[in-house]
Amino acid sequence: MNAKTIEQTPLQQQLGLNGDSTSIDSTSPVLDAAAVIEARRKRREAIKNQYRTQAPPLLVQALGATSEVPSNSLSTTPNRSVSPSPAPLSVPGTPTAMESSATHSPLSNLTKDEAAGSDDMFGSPRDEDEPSAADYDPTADMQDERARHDKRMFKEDERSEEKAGQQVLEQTNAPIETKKHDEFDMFAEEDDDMFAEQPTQKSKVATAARTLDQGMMDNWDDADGYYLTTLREKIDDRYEVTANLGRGMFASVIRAIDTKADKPVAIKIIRNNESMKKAGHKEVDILKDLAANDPDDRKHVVRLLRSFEHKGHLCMVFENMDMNLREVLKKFGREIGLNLKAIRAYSQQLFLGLSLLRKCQYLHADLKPDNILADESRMKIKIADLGSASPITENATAPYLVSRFYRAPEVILGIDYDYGIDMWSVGCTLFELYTGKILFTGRNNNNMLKTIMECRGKFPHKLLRKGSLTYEYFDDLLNFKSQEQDKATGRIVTRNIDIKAKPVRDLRSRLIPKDRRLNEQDKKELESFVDLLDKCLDLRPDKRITPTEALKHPFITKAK
Ligand SMILES: Nc1ncnc2c1ncn2[C@@H]1O[C@H](COP(=O)(O)OP(=O)(O)OP(=O)(O)O)[C@@H](O)[C@H]1O
Repeated sequence: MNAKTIEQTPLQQQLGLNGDSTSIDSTSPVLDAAAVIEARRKRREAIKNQYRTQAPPLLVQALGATSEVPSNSLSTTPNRSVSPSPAPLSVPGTPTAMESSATHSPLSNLTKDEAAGSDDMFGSPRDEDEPSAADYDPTADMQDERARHDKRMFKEDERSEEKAGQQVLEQTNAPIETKKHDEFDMFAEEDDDMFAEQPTQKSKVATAARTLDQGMMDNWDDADGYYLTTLREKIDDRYEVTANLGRGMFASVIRAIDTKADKPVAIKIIRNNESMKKAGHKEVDILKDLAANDPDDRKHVVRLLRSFEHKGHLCMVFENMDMNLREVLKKFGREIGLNLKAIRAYSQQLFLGLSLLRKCQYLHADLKPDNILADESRMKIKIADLGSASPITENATAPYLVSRFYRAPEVILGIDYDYGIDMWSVGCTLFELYTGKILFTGRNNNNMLKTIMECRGKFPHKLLRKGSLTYEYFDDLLNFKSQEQDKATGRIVTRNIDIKAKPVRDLRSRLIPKDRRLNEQDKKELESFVDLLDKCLDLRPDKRITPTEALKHPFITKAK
């Protein structure tokens, strides 16, 4: 980074970030910052080890894995230096500027910093039992869940052939900078699926489909209908491919240089599949409408620049962002989360995004760290992936809507839902960004309700009675029927569980462990954050805080 005076916007000051985005482009300062963070993390880890009990964490025991988290190395970081310098920030209602140091690296200041004496040196002992947010792969998880749901709904209908084809094969033409999904998904649903195919049957179907698909395949698509990009390929005579950013369920995303505008863009290339293309067109329409209602681009929803068709694929050209918030967490807050200043800025931007969605009467229906993108400075975030979004009028019962860990209870229970489902997801996301741990990690909808009640208390009976699916999970007296795996037989059994009125793992204790040393000011701020999350995660959808109310919450407005 150049040793020059750097001007900071109020938000930059508040975050303690410098305004020089070029510092991220040059390799050595990034690595220096990474080395410092890594050294701090190791130091913290060593101190924590001294206080750990001998027994390994429950999750680790359950997985038969070691408690050590692999170190997070920036050396594996894809080169993202093609991104443009971020535009100056202008966030309405930005909290007052805070003391900061322009000499701090932008990256290190997302991390909780024990040197500042404010944030957590020692996680709660209970934290050790909670799955790390950085390691979660929601796409794989959701694919599993949707496949099981489809199976349940449609059994052996015509979709089975298509799905079988989707199970096949790795892409052979290995592109650069591909994000890998973990092969082993520790959070996959394991016990709710009484209709699931046996693995042997599954592999038979897949083998048959592979033979068929390969014969029918166009040479620019893989067997799953993903477009196979090659480096430096020019798409639409305009976009030169520079990197492959990864694959989701509906699309692959590449980075390219727009040779006409001479700037990087991200292009989402929808899979070659009619229903996905249709969903892609719906996403385009929604993004256009949102942009039309936010002409000055102040509401933190990712901008669609244009769309076109290429070799049978719908392509959506987006403004280029740097990485999603799960990746941010992986790099700067693995296991410990991001600092409260970053959380405050991100909260505010998310609420602005939600206020736009609400104004335009859309539900996002898939908010989670993976679908929130940060720019290179990590100061500006945008809500992305409107692929599950829909007008509020299309809110039919859909118990598998929203990625499971971020799914509001009313969705699971079959209660009429509305904008509150996105606020619930934001509540889960903010908890995760602050702690580095996932808030609710149910294996399935039944287990989600259990973990939600352990943290948020019993559901009011009045609410439960509104649910069309309530009696799948509760008996006639509204006692919870927990589905659990019998240790001896391995079979799924249903047990009536007496849920305590008082939560056994409430939000406050998970956010402010007893042994945490905080000064009065920090304690106040953290209390305020707890209060905000409490309101985002109200079990009663109609009582949940709205985006406009959240923007006025003291956690947002009363920064120290
Ligand atoms: N505008 C962008 N700039 C940079 N990266 C992006 C952009 N859009 C998407 N990505 C990257 O691609 C990933 C997948 O994008 P997106 O969620 O829109 O696709 P998807 O197919 O709907 O994924 P999923 O099925 O997992 O929800 C994002 O998490 C992000 O890492």
